[in-house]
Amino acid sequence: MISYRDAIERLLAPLSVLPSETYALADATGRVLADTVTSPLALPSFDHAAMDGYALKAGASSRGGSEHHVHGSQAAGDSGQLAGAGVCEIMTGARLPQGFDAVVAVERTEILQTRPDGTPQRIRLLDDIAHGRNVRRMGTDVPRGANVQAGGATIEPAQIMLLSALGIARVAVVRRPRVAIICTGKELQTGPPAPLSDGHIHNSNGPYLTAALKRAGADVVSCETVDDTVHPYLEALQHAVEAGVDLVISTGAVSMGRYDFVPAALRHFGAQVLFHKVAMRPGKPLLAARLHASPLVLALPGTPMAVAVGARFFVAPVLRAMCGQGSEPPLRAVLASAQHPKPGLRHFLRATLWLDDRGRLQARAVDQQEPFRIQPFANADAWIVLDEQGGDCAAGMSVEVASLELATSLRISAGPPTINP
Ligand SMILES: Nc1nc2c(c(=O)[nH]1)N[C@H]1C(S)=C(S)[C@@H](COP(=O)(O)OP(=O)(O)OC[C@H]3O[C@@H](n4cnc5c(N)ncnc54)[C@H](O)[C@@H]3O)O[C@H]1N2
Ligand code: MOO
Repeated sequence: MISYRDAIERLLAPLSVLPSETYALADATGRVLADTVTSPLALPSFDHAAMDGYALKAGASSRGGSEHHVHGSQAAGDSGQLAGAGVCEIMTGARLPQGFDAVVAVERTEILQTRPDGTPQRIRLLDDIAHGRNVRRMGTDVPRGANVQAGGATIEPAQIMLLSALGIARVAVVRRPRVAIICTGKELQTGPPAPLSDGHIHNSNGPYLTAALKRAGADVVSCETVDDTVHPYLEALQHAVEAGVDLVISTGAVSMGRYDFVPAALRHFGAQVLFHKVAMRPGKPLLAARLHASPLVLALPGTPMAVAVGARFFVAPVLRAMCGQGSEPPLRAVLASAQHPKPGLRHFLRATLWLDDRGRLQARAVDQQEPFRIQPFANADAWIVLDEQGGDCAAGMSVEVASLELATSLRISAGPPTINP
């Protein structure tokens, strides 16, 4: 049995970043930048006023109490002009006339005289005005030619704001990873919605994986359900290969039962098995293989929490590697209740997270951790990850935590869970 770390290393080693494609920025939200973006402009792209007021040249003549003639007016959108004598009325965002170096806010002046059209003609400064006051200098946000976003960054609304300000209308993004899902099990009810037949269950792994993968930015090209025999599974694999997918995820039939045919079927298909069985709980019987033509196959055990662990801790790193993103930075919280994990296994526990009255993130494992239970998963905020060698964990120690789903941030509850007596 392989350790989680070695399994991930083996899984990611042969992966390369997927090719890029060009998109209009407006359609690229949630996509991953293929290359570093360099700024074609300085931001601000010209010195401009931070306040509505008067532009002037700071110095001995700009002391509090000094009086000045107002010549001209400069609004946002006006082209540059040369500084004249006196001061110039200026609006927030307007280009600073060349030769001026400060702006006094209108409320820090007194109007002494107005013109017949009501515009100010002569003003008095209420305070001393220093060089650079209320001026936003060209290039102080982004210098021209600077690397503004690294390849591998996800384009969120904040990146859209930055790239739009830089006038970047099209971006190279990594192609979405293409994924096929195959759910095995003759107990899975197929066909139009109907009451369950005897011994049958609804397929929950397929819809879960589809939703989780789409949320993580993958292109789910198919989700097939097959029974417990080899041929339909091989046919589904063949469809996935023909569709040119990057990753096949199957669920079920990888354990020790009479009908657990997936390991043999993959070998029959010519797949190279990278590992089978990982020292972890839940999800131990997980298998990874590489098909000769290229797609990677992750055969997850069918039990719902084994699927959730497979998606969060195996599929997520694979998708990140395919998109040129490094490993996730580890997050930590204070363990709120002691744990006694089985030595030698990495444990993934569903947990509630909240901030205590000192602002520390607390994590309590939910009471019911059996891998068939879906209800506690749907109520959980996050995973607690306990190391293979960590031994018993006392309440109060620091533990690793991870968001519940792929490519989402930590969810935090309003307070500690209410514990049933
Ligand atoms: N003798 C042993 N038996 C088992 C072992 C073992 O080491 N020795 N390991 C157990 C562990 S751990 C797991 S996990 C399961 C994994 O079994 P399989 O991958 O072969 O999965 P199945 O038997 O096909 O299904 C397990 C369970 O999940 C339900 N299931 C399957 N697919 C779906 C689906 N699409 N939606 C909802 N639920 C699904 C299925 O009905 C079973 O109840 O093996 C243990 N056994
Ligand atoms: O790994 Mo399994 O999900 O414990 O039953």
